Amino acid sequence: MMELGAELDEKFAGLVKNCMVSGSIDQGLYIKYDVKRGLRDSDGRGVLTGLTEVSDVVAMEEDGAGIRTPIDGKLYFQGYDVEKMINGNKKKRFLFEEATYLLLFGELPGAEELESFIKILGSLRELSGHFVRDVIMKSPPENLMNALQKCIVLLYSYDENPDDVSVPNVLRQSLQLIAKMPMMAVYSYYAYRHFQLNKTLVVRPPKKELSTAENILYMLRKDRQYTELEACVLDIALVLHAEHGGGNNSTFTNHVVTSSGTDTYSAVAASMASLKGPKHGGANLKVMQMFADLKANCADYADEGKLAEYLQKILDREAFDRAGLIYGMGHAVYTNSDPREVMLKKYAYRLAQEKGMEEEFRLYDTVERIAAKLIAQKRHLFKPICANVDFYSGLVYTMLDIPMELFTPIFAIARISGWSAHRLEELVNRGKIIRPAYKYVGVHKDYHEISER
Ligand SMILES: CC(=O)SCCNC(=O)CCNC(=O)[C@H](O)C(C)(C)COP(=O)(O)OP(=O)(O)OC[C@H]1O[C@@H](n2cnc3c(N)ncnc32)[C@H](O)[C@@H]1OP(=O)(O)O
Ligand SMILES: O=C([O-])CC(=O)C(=O)O
Repeated sequence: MMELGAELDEKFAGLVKNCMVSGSIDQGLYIKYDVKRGLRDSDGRGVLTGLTEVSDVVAMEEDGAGIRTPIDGKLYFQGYDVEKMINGNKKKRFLFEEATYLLLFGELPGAEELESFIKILGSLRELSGHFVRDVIMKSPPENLMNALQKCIVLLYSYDENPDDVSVPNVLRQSLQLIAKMPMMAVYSYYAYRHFQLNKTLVVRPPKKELSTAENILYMLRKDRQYTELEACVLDIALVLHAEHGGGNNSTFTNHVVTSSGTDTYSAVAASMASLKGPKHGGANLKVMQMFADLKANCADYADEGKLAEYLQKILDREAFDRAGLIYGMGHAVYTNSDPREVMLKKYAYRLAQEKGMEEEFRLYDTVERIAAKLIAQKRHLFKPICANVDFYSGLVYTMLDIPMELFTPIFAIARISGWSAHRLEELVNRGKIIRPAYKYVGVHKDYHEISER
């Protein structure tokens, strides 16, 4: 269906060449016109494009003289240190709903506020039979980010007031999305397995009284069973993925798209498109694929020398997907460490001990150590390089028996809370349409009639 016609096939190589030549910009011009590539300053710092109170991502310390020193990363949601929220949860409550409340409404909820918020989310955890049949079950793609994006875009048709961008309406839509995304993701996974792989179709309604993390495991597992530790680790992973400042690619996308005045479903679908990318949320899937490739192609991965050779080949674009990237490593902001990775790594270790996967954990740990050194040697780095949140998340999900198709969708199930908070912040502040400038560096040409070309 997607093949080109025979005539275009013949011409295609030439068209690709024209495309490459026409699209290529002299790299020196970026320096000449002081264009911040990737909206990044020449010292690697992000260009300031907005103000937010939703969260703070801290990676450097600045002294009185403006000298910046790399520090261990810190992440704050509405001013609260996320690590302290997680470690301070002595009663072992599920925290994702609480973190979502905090992100949306700016303060930690009291017991009654939290209870009523959880009830609201529970009551919204439903999808009509028509939606499941007509949207989720139709042409389920292998990449579930596209499946989930399709569901989000089509929820527009099931909303009686889809285009109203007033704060009450957008908050209603956001809560609906937060509540429904786990169902849409798990059902899409089963639809894909059933229609593409001929496996059993399971469509299990969630339980209103369960947390988001518990419901994901409950809907996903054939026997509906999970341990307290499994649900607790998934809940913590959701909290750690829920929000990451206004500048990360998918949230910034949301700000850009929201600023045009478009509807919630379109704005979230745009963020989904961004998050799917392998340099962003899609990296968690790439990490798993990279380790599978490593095991298949590295002669003896218990030997650190051989491991380093393989990783060097990745950096030289000679191995894996030839992109030159060791996935799960590096971060646009963090320097010494990504606090989410530090926490996930601890849980990965705990689960590995429980599930007899210590050897696998050790392999990850060794790759993390060697990769940081090799990347620093290979690239011109402005700052220390560390593993990011995507490095251990896939390993954690694997140990929770979550299939890899759902890795990035789980990121989205969490990040919808942050996207919603930022969309609301953009709307509350009646932001101006985001419209940066691009300098034209071509030449102006005379037009010629077709017979004269
Ligand atoms: C939830 C998240 O989005 S976390 C990030 C998930 N993404 C990944 O794990 C993919 C691998 N990592 C990367 O591609 C990068 O580290 C990014 C996209 C996260 C950040 O990229 P940048 O902001 O360009 O990072 P930074 O400025 O520190 O990079 C400096 C150089 O090191 C390179 N580099 C950074 N990380 C890596 C890596 N993991 N492997 C190879 N090279 C890397 C960059 O490509 C850049 O090279 P360039 O100057 O030739 O363009
Ligand atoms: O902040 C970033 O650039 C990417 C990231 O870690 C996230 O979105 O969680």
